[in-house]
Amino acid sequence: MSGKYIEEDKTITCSVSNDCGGCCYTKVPYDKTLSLKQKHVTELFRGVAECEKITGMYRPVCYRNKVHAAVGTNRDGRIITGTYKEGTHKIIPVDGCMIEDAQSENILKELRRLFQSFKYQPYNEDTKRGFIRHVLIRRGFSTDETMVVLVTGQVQFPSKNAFIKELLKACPSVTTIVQNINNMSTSMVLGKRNIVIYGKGYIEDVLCSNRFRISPDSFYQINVKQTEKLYKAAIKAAGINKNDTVVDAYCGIGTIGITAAKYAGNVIGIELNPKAVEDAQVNAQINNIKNIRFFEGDAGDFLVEYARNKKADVVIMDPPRSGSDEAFLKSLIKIKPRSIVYISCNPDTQIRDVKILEKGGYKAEKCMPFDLFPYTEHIENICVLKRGK
Ligand SMILES: C[S@@+](CC[C@H](N)C(=O)[O-])C[C@H]1O[C@@H](n2cnc3c(N)ncnc32)[C@H](O)[C@@H]1O
Repeated sequence: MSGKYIEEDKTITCSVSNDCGGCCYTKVPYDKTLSLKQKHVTELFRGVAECEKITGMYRPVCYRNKVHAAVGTNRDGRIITGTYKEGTHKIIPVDGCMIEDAQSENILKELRRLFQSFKYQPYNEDTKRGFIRHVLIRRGFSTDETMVVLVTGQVQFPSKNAFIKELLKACPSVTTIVQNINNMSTSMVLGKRNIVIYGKGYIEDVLCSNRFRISPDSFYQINVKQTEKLYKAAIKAAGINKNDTVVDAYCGIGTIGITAAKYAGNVIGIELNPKAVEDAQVNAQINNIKNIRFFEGDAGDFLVEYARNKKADVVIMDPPRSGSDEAFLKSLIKIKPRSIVYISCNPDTQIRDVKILEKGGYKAEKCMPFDLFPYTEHIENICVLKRGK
């Protein structure tokens, strides 16, 4: 194990943290990390909105339900898995991580052993030779389902059936295995093609009492315990009424919209990733939610069209780290929803967008930071905006 958790002050130590770049707050007591995050959001939003106390975790370790590892070899030719040293393609071996799920760590250990014994060579991007490139493990903590995605540089999978048999024998908790083909020169982990080689090709998890299907390429929040608190706070702050039309923009697999649907008249979800939209549609069915519709496309393009002749009472938006864009924000101002709940994993782009909404007649009432990513520099933040009278 590369790290240690000290119960007294909830500090973690990690021997690879300098090279891995994942956790910037090792050797810092957890409460102190929360104060630093709180300070960052408070200062960013100074003069714009009051910042509530950050919501931290009780036991802030092993929270990641998704583990990604690049595959390589060390000097002795032994298989290693780990993260890329920042800005390079040099793999820093990681044999255990304090913020990742322990069962996933064990599966990675078994995979290293099996890659070695099946003589699978790591894929080399330059020579286009070798086989195995990355491993992605996703777990449904509530359902105990586990998906292993093996990213390979070629379709041909030597000794596939024997490998699957050995993996399932060593790790009976694995419920599905997907081969993803990625032979492109890219920093993206996943390629475009998935081949389901065992099980159903997706996992399910329960979040806010609803069941969600999660495919290999779909976004799903990595810290479920904290996400439940985040969604609850966001939906409460939205102040949704029974006749309201709610837009869930950048909706992923529909988690927020489906959770909010029971309070609303109808919900519209919009998402760019077609696989996530497919999941969202299935998720509405699984949970017997009838008052929600999902659309595939760019949220900005969608809202430009929507603003021509349709209204929304509440808009919940949760864009990627880069934030939203002008087309979306301008149309949002035109639609005039009563409240906008802006969820973001990057408060620096969020404040930029919030200032544009303020110019368009909204007032940012408050911020609510949540620690979804303990010990890392990242912060999730809700900003609640109401339309001026
Ligand atoms: C931070 S995730 C939030 C997903 C979801 N709200 C949740 O909590 O699980 C952002 C989502 O926006 C999607 N996305 C990225 N760019 C987009 C765009 N231009 N238009 C619509 N959706 C986009 C991503 O595919 C991803 O599913």
